[in-house]
Amino acid sequence: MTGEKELRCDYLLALDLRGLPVLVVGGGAVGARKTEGLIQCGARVTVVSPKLAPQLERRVREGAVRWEPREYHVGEAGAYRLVFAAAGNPEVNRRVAEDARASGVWINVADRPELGNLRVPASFRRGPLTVAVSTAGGSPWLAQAFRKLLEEVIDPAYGPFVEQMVEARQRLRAAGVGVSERREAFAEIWRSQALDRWRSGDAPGAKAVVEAILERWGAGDHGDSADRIAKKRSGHDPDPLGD
Ligand SMILES: C[C@@]1(CC(=O)O)c2cc3[nH]c(cc4nc(cc5[nH]c(cc(n2)[C@H]1CCC(=O)O)[C@@](C)(CC(=O)O)[C@@H]5CCC(=O)O)C(CC(=O)O)=C4CCC(=O)O)c(CCC(=O)O)c3CC(=O)O
Ligand SMILES: NC(=O)C1=CN([C@@H]2O[C@H](COP(=O)(O)OP(=O)(O)OC[C@H]3O[C@@H](n4cnc5c(N)ncnc54)[C@H](O)[C@@H]3O)[C@@H](O)[C@H]2O)C=CC1
Repeated sequence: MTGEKELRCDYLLALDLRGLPVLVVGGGAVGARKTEGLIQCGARVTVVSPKLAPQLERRVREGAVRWEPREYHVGEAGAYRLVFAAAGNPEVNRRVAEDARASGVWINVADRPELGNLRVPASFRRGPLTVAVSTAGGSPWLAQAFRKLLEEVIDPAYGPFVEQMVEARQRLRAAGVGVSERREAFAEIWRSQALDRWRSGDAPGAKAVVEAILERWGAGDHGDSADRIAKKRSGHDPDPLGD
């Protein structure tokens, strides 16, 4: 013991897990929660567990996850890229963690986080936006409380609004609008009535507000898709007399 306070510092990354082989050991409530988040992001999940929580049974029936109805085999964690140890038995979780670490595989340990090298933040989504909260293992309950608080502030109307922001960026770039002008355009959309229109259920109104801004920045729609604008700029206009 050094007497110094342990450094708690989570470096939050955004992982693209599509197609990645991931192992979840233990299919109880905790394993089910982790598995659900992984499936939603397109990971190829294998659950090794003698028993399954009901929500996981449903996912197995749907074919969303592979289930090996048995106990964990020593060494098998090394065959995956990412491993979650969520068995009810601490001895098993410790073994899984050792195997993963020996093979340089990223490992999350549900009951003894310090045996692993990654933690799962509390999170929620609004379209392509993910909001995540971590307390570096210090207070999972507080992470959950902050997630709930932020879910109220960043309400569901942000879903389509974020989609609009993404499309606006694509169109501005395709129209050749430079980065400093793009910043201004985004700030205009941010300050506009678009979000309030989504909140009041006025989708056509929200679209019209953003359309007017893009028009002024030279990225108006005119029935053109971003794809066609890009082709135009590269000299491959399929319809040169179109406008
Ligand atoms: C270190 C970490 C490792 C990891 O699992 O990645 C970990 C560890 C442990 N959690 C424990 C308990 C609880 N965990 C929750 C909830 C969540 N736990 C999550 C993450 C993490 N939990 C990682 C740190 C994240 C961070 O610090 O920010 C969330 C955010 C994400 C998720 O799991 O998907 C999800 C909320 C999701 C949401 O709702 O948004 C609740 C709340 C409840 O159940 O009501 C409780 C009870 C209250 C309490 O204890 O706080 C115990 C003791 C177990 C025991 O004693 O049996 C340990 C072990 C230990 O700390 O030693
Ligand atoms: N990280 C977190 O957010 C939290 C962690 N925990 C901890 O997570 C662990 C799991 O919690 P729960 O899902 O609620 O427990 P649970 O008892 O509901 O589920 C445990 C699962 O592990 C399986 N299992 C047991 N031995 C196994 C083996 N040898 N190989 C493979 N699977 C095996 C069981 O069949 C069962 O499906 C506990 O150690 C608990 O202390 C608890 C709450 C929150």
